[in-house]
Amino acid sequence: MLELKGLTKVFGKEKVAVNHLDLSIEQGEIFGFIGPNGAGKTTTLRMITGIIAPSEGDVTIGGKSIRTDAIEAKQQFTFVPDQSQIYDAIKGIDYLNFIADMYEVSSAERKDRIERYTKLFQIDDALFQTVNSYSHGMRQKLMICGALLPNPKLFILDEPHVGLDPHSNKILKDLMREHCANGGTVLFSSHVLEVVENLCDRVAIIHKGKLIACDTLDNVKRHSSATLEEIFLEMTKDE
Ligand SMILES: Nc1ncnc2c1ncn2[C@@H]1O[C@H](COP(=O)(O)OP(=O)(O)OP(=O)(O)O)[C@@H](O)[C@H]1O
Repeated sequence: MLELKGLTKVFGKEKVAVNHLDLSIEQGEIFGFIGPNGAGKTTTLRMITGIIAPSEGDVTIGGKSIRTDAIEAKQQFTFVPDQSQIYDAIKGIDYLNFIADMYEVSSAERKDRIERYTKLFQIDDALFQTVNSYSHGMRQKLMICGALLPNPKLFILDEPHVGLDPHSNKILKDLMREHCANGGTVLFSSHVLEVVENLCDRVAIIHKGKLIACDTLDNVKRHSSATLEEIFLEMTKDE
């Protein structure tokens, strides 16, 4: 579903944020991308989604290159960034309808899905208010609802669990599982190791821009009695 080949980002002359990343994510997987602050997670997700161009390497989504077949590649995923990027003066409902228009979601499907997702995340009552009256968490939930609306083949989220209350986190986890059970694929980054541990089929650990582990959780933990947190801290500690 998603392939990264030699993906590299150098900022300025010498800041290597992401260093020759090779990764393959299969359809139906929930894939967790973990690493300490500054490891390169957001930069990688921004290259995958075509927001910034790689310095080297490529990303293919469903076989389509984000560099050379950008439109076909972008039609296959939606992205929830780590910070709200919704225009403040728009109403919640108008934002969702805009997304549904862009992805050509039929009227019947959009009505059902908007109702279902916004009720689950308890923002249905706020849909006719402008986004500038939303809390941080409400904006994040609106972006998540928008990203689920087109039922994307690949659902990508950057640190989605930060800023969500426990109820909303549970809903999001359930929706991620449901998405994969229905043939979709989920990729998300996180610091919250507990979330990764309970949710993901496979994890990749990135440190200083390099991939230092990529496997099922069982395999990452196979040769150790340590918790994922202890393994993570050991792998990413500074020499
Ligand atoms: N636009 C930029 N210009 C220069 N350096 C950048 C830029 N964006 C990111 N970096 C650097 O690249 C490295 C990776 O940053 P990135 O935001 O990808 O990390 P991250 O793993 O998402 O971190 P966090 O968990 O703290 O959000 C950091 O050292 C950061 O300072």
